[in-house]
Amino acid sequence: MELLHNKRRLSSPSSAGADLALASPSSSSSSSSSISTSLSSPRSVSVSLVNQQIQNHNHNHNHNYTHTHNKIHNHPPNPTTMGGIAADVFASSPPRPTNLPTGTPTPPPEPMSEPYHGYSFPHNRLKRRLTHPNKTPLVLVSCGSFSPPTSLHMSMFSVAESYAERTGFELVGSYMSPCSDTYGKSSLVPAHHRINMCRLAIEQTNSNAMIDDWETLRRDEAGRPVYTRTADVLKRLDEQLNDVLGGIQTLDGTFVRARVMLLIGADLALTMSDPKVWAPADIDVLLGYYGAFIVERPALCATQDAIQPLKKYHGNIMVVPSFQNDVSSTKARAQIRNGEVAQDLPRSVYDYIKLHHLYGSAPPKDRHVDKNGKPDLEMVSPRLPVASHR
Ligand SMILES: Nc1ncnc2c1ncn2[C@@H]1O[C@H](COP(=O)(O)OP(=O)(O)OP(=O)(O)O)[C@@H](O)[C@H]1O
Ligand SMILES: NC(=O)c1ccc[n+]([C@@H]2O[C@H](COP(=O)(O)O)[C@@H](O)[C@H]2O)c1
Repeated sequence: MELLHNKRRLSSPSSAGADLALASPSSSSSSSSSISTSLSSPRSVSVSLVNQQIQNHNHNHNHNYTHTHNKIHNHPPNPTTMGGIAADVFASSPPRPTNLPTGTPTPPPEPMSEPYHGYSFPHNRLKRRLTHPNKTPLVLVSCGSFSPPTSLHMSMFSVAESYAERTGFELVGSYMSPCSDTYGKSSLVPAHHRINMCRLAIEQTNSNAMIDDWETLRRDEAGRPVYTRTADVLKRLDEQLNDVLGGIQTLDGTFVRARVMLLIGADLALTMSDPKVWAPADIDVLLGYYGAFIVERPALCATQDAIQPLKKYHGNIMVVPSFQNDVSSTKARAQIRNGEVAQDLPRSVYDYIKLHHLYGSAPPKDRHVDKNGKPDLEMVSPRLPVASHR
């Protein structure tokens, strides 16, 4: 497995030099006047240069690696590759980091006792066909507590989308993946409430995001809910989108794999260099293999502090500027507890909270240790240092 995985990495195209890009969210999609920066060096690169590099790269590789729909369906996924991901999977994707990560990826999650009654992978708002030539289909995945979902959770998708329009990507799908109730964050209300609130937030903000409730439904053999690490969430989504559904059709009728990337705030990125919160092998999968759109969150952390420790993955990281805001679920919960109107929530979410009397009292402290009294990354929840970044 390790050898094969290395082979896949080695066969990935090497970096064409796209540095970590930083552009203004206020610019329209056609604007290329924004400044982008490389975190690995003080020099600046323009967005248009980065885009050009990405496009050239795509152009050079698209013909070699696309495949027909029939091919995808006539051949089962190659069982010798990680999670069904083929060796040339990212051949038409933006450049890979120059310094390839060395960690061993974790295997995909154990199959859950499927099928869950009523569960099916959501793809109703997935754009199955690209509308622009020479673009790489992009699917953004936001994993979070969403307890409750705020207006900023929703605008993360829109700022990332306008950012992506100025790159070699075309956004074809956005997912919210609420974490399981077993994530040891005491502020979590039961998953069905969080999912209902996400649904309302999507409706209210006319978002195209889809909710994948798979994380909240996963159970072990004894039927107990289990925590799913984010790397496993992305691997499964990748498999569903590209192996089960067959990828995304390009303008010339061929099918290519969608590039799956994580959508997170800078505060969460800041925790990624902490091995007590994230297994380094998972970070290799998340940032070395998939990549991330990291939305600035200046009220909680300096972007540089979050990104600098992750610089070996810089070719796979897009820093999306955001506006100054102090919006957080924590603040909304405190406002509700104090009987104030939580302005940063979509109105329908606020009404839902009131109707169901959620967040009325202060939650107990977050669980920091497992039942044996020791912190454990592999078990139900990797909460400990995540809570401490506030
Ligand atoms: N205002 C914001 N700006 C940028 N990213 C955000 C913002 N709010 C949430 N996020 C990001 O959304 C993802 C899910 O966040 P989460 O559901 O934990 O919300 P939160 O506001 O950080 O929650 P809490 O306050 O309960 O810790 C994380 O990657 C987080 O960084
Ligand atoms: N090791 C991991 O996979 C890991 C660690 C910390 C957070 N997360 C995920 O990040 C998301 C956001 O977490 P917070 O709500 O703590 O900001 C959640 O979906 C959580 O599952 C994953």
